[in-house]
Amino acid sequence: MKSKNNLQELSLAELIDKYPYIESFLVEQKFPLVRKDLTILEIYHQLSEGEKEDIVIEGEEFLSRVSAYIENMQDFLGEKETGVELLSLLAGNDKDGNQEQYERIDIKTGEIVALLGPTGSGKSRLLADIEWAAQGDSPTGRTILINGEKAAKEWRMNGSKKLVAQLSQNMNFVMDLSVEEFLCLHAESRLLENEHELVKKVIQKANDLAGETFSATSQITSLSGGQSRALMIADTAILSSSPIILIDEIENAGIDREKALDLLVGEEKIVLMATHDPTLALMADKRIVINNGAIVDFIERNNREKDILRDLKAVNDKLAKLRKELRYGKRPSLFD
Ligand SMILES: Nc1ncnc2c1ncn2[C@@H]1O[C@H](COP(=O)(O)OP(=O)(O)OP(=O)(O)O)[C@@H](O)[C@H]1O
Repeated sequence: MKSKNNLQELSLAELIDKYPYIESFLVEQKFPLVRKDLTILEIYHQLSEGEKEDIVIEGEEFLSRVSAYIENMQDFLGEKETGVELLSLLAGNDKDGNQEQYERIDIKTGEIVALLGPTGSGKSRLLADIEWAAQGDSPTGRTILINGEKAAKEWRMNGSKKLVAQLSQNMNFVMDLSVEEFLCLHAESRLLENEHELVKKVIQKANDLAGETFSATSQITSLSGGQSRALMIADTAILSSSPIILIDEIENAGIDREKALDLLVGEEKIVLMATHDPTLALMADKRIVINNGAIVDFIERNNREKDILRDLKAVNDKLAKLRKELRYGKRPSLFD
């Protein structure tokens, strides 16, 4: 619960600034909002007996109600300190039922981890284990720990407080909405304050990632695969409150993958991505290698690999330039 002392010290103006939704709550409680420079208790003590009766709930008790209301709203909005600092995987079994050869893998906030392995080896399955916060109850038998403990029920059950945001390979919109309407719906559901600014930012960032630009009024059903994906990446990075981001293949989308990853890890989050792409794999701090359904290695990126990444980026830049030239009907200047 919000500490009562803390609420006691804040003036009404400060309180509303910090928790904007409290204003309508106070109005509903018939609490007069005239002196915003005073604290709730100070205002309460200045009320006439009649006004106090209107409010029904008494001073101290009223503060507890305010505190509980803020608590519930933060929970609902997913604003509360998510407090996820550590994601741990405990061994399960491979596709043949053999025990995986590690005890526990720890991933800290701010880390990017790439999942690598041949097609069908179990990368998406591992992402699904994390999304479901598996407790030995998935085909792999793995257990997921959050901050060293089994995931609390609320992570598994509560739709508004999502542990993970997932970006998957196939994304098809079915709603008949414009880009702006769609994003506003998302922002509104999170009761974000500066909704219009954020929506504008999502559209701008998504256009940064996609090749052909689209506008706020474009219908989401008319976006191309790459544009849809760019929109969902920007939406996840800017509007989502989930502490863990799971990405299943950015590479097939025809979008700027490096920018996408930079955008996603801008916030203090844990990012796990399944990939077959060497550049993305080397952009990760750590790599989980999967084979026959089992995690067979957990590797930290070394300095030599950072150098290789730099070379790869130079090659990718050349390829991007070549792609652009060909896309716009120009003769390649690559080797001029
Ligand atoms: N440890 C396991 N035990 C049993 N089944 C598993 C295990 N790991 C993965 N599988 C199953 O194997 C199949 C292929 O796995 P998955 O789709 O995760 O592969 P992938 O590595 O993501 O492939 P791709 O690279 O093609 O996307 C799925 O049906 C998955 O449920």
